[in-house]
Amino acid sequence: MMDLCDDGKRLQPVPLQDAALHVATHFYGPEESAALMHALREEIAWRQERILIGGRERLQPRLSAWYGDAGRTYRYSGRRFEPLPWTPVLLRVRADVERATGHRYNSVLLNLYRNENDSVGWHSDDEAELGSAPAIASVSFGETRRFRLRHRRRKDLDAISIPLENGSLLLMEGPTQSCWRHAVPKETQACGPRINLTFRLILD
Ligand SMILES: O=C(O)CCC(=O)C(=O)O
Ligand SMILES: [Fe+2]
Repeated sequence: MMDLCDDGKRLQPVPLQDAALHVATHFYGPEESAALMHALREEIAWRQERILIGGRERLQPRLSAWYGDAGRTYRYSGRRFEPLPWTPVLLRVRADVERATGHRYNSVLLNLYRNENDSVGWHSDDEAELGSAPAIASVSFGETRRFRLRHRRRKDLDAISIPLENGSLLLMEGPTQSCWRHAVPKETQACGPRINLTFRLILD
């Protein structure tokens, strides 16, 4: 029987070949999401990082921050990031996400998309320190943005688009990173800010 109480709080499967995806569209309700978004905007040490793309230094088209257990260094786009220590808000969201996903996480990458011109290009979260089939839990607040997925080899499969709403939780597991790339493209319509947190487990 359909659960009439399920208003998007629980993870539901998203059918996709060579992937394991679940989404809870309203993991957090609107009031809680607004409070968490506000706290994160204020408390996180947001930076616009310089990264190397094809040997050339560029500014990332978004703000970001890296928090986690001490010593869990993360390498990304030719740079090394040392994590900042967990804040109470991040620990609270991590506890909620660990309970809902059944996985543990020791670090979180945060992105702040200031408006429609901020984006993240096509990539997989396939850094060696995440292991071969990482579980990555992604929480979004603020403006709904399109999370695009494109298969790395199967050109016959269409790209898909998952709108990640305020308060949503997306869980990517299994072959998702080894078989698919993802991106959050710029939007043509003006839009407000969005914060995304991706919880990860950096292995020894
Ligand atoms: O903002 C998002 O939804 C995705 C961010 C992302 O792919 C990443 O941080 O690796
Ligand atoms: Fe990613």
